[in-house]
Amino acid sequence: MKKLVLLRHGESIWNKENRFTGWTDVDLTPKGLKEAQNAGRLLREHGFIFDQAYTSVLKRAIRTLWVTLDEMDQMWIPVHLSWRLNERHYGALQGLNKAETATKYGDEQVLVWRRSYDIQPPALTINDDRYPGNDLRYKELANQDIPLTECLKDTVIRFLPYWNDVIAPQVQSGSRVIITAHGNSLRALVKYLDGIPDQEILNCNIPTGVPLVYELDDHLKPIRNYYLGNPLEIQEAMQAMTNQGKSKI
Ligand SMILES: O=C(O)[C@@H](CO)OP(=O)(O)O
Repeated sequence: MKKLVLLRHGESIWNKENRFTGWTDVDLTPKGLKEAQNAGRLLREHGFIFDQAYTSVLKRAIRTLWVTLDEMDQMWIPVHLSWRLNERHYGALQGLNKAETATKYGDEQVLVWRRSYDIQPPALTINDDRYPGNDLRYKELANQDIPLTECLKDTVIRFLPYWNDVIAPQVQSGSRVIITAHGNSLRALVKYLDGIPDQEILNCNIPTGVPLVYELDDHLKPIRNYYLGNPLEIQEAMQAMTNQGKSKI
């Protein structure tokens, strides 16, 4: 049996301000740092040891990984960064407040933009300051790989090659792996691992800073998965995420 740990970054400044974030490189809040420490503590207390770590090129995920590994005294393990683990690109919604957007366009529309599988939010143009093609960290990317917007399906399509070619072979060969990434890029992986149908992924919300442990068989099919932490607090965090996109709670 193989174990894989997925960890969404701790609370970010834009999580706190309830703004669509996507590829915007915002940092953690003090609460987010605490969540990362807590994740590291839980993993240490449960005896987890990692051989390889994977994260995105966004500082909220990178810093969460650093703090988690620091807490576990495992900062020396190899850390691999890839844009393919980035958050889903939120297009022209990036920077907008989610509740204000719901007041303007309706809760239903915001739910579609946030959680539908294959409907993209409105796109950026390449002249927009938020266009990732002007950011040095993406200079090696082909133009067609630089998103102007993404739905979850697009995120699955760009995440899976990295999973299949890089991470899965490591897990298969016995490496103990932690992936620190984002709400929607992890939903993309969870959808794939658990074979969740397109219509049902809408109900999947991954809370910040809570380790999600997957036990996998030799073919990397999930046997079971579970969060480390207080079940009540995890439920409340999931409900709070759902409420972020509502005009009134
Ligand atoms: O804004 C974002 O990039 C994501 C994650 O924080 O939000 P949501 O949960 O609305 O998809």
